[in-house]
Amino acid sequence: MQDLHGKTALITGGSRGIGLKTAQALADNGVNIAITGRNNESLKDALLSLEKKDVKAIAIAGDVSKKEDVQHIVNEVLNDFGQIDILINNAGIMGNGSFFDDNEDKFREMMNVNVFGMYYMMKAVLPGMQEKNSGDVVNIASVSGLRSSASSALYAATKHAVIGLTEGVMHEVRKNNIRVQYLTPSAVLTDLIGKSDLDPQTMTHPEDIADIIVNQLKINPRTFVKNSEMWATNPHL
Ligand SMILES: NC(=O)C1=CN([C@@H]2O[C@H](COP(=O)(O)OP(=O)(O)OC[C@H]3O[C@@H](n4cnc5c(N)ncnc54)[C@H](O)[C@@H]3O)[C@@H](O)[C@H]2O)C=CC1
Ligand SMILES: CC(=O)C(C)=O
Repeated sequence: MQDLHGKTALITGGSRGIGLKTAQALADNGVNIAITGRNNESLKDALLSLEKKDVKAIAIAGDVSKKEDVQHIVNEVLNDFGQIDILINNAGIMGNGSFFDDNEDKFREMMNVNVFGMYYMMKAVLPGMQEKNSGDVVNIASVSGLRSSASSALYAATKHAVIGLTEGVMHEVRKNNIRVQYLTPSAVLTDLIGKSDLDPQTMTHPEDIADIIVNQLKINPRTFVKNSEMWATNPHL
């Protein structure tokens, strides 16, 4: 296992949910943290929780679907920390409904955030990792990237794209000792899901995803888990 102390992580969508729990878990392991999100107020609260830990933490507001925001975010992190060792592409949005609904704008928005956000981030961060011949990228896909359903065609299309994008980039930068992996969680108890009929105790919690990410980052850099699918143990109870 490698020690993560002193590394720097950039986590998109770090103001709440899976992103915030991952930022907190990495900070508990001595990783300096940069979080991004769209909302300044929730970023402030998230930053306060990170500043209580024994690491350096910053928050930068921005929209990952805008190329110029992404370049600004990455420049800020590099100015403050000098390098980015870990990139967690987590920011995402979801919309469900029938394929026949009036949903073209929503589909474009989901493609822009879920797919182009990740594309811009990797374009901006990977050259620095290639230069230092090391780095980790964790892309949050979804079980909806593996299978689709009658009400999730559009969201699932974005997450299938995330997996295709991730696998291709992974193959391209393996030779640079950069580990690019994706996760496919099922229902996780966060605001993204909203009100759900599922019993919270039968769902994955965001801190469970954070544990998986931290443990996979700790694996000796010569090896990596290319993708992992996480299920709740008793989803129908
Ligand atoms: N909650 C769930 O059941 C599952 C979630 N996922 C994925 O996990 C990731 C995180 O989801 P949750 O924590 O559940 O969601 P959440 O809604 O709790 O948090 C999403 C975060 O992304 C940020 N964000 C959204 N659009 C953005 C944009 N344009 N620019 C910058 N930041 C933006 C939000 O500000 C927030 O910080 C998403 O990619 C989601 O698709 C995957 C499988 C299951
Ligand atoms: C939100 C999501 O990606 C699920 C439930 O798979």
